[in-house]
Amino acid sequence: MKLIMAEVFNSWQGEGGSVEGSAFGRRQIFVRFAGCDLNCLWCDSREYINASRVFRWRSEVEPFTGKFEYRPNPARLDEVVEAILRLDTGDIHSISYTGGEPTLQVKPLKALMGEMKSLGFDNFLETHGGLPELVKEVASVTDYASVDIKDETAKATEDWRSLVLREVESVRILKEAGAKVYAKLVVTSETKPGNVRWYAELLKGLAPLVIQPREPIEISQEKLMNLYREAALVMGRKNVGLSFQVHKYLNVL
Ligand SMILES: C[S@@+](CC[C@H](N)C(=O)[O-])C[C@H]1O[C@@H](n2cnc3c(N)ncnc32)[C@H](O)[C@@H]1O
Ligand SMILES: Nc1nc2[nH]cc(C(=O)O)c2c(=O)[nH]1
Ligand code: SF4
Ligand SMILES: [Mg+2]
Repeated sequence: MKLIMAEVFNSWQGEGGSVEGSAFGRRQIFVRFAGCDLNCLWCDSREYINASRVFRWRSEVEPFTGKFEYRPNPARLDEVVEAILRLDTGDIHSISYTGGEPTLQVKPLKALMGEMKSLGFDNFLETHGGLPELVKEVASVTDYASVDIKDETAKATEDWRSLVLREVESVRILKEAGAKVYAKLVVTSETKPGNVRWYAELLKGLAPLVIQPREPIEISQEKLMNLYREAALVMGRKNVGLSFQVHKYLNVL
């Protein structure tokens, strides 16, 4: 089975804050898939959006060394498993599947997640959740999931409202399958409080929400706290948190 990969590395999970289902600060092996069907204005993995231009993938030779080995795409499933196992430092909380958008390659993704479970690892899915029919395929092998709710200011797609509804549907599917799931909302100085209220109403009683400022941060602390309050007033004070991309401040992958 073949996959279009971007990279495999070992790091700390830098996002997710302290809400239930978050793996913030946990050691993970990250498996980044190439290719995405959305186009968020601020995407920090932009070089991997167009899978047909990702000719090779890299895997860390040893954690935190910054030394990589490069291989051509498409990758074989067994090559990816081998790259993951080589980075097993014995303290791995879970394997993070990210991208790009991992669910776009749902067949090899499911096979890889199944294989890692059979090897004794937990699976952490990082997804935009815009394709609930694909999320459904991997829900049974997902232990943790971080599902983005794309704010209007991300300009991820033309029909933003229907994207949000599909993302919330993915949250529901993952939760019903027994995964620990939270939603992540990247906000900017242009994010509308009314939109945050809408996301909060959709998520209320379903999953907690972390609010993550777009990097590099341009939103004021006052605006960030106002958006936090909007969400917490709808969802309940225990169900909202902040998340920052801490790995960027630590200068790790
Ligand atoms: C690159 S995405 C890949 C997974 C999936 N496509 C998604 O968007 O959820 C991984 C995470 O990084 C976040 N992210 C990407 N660029 C960012 C930025 N400039 N500032 C803050 N968060 C960002 C995304 O919102 C998402 O939660
Ligand atoms: N350390 C670290 N934490 C992360 N959390 C989510 C990431 C991602 O790009 O999906 C990411 C990443 O790329 N690195
Ligand atoms: S959905 Fe994720 S990978 Fe795709 S453009 Fe947005 S942030 Fe980047
Ligand atoms: Mg990242």
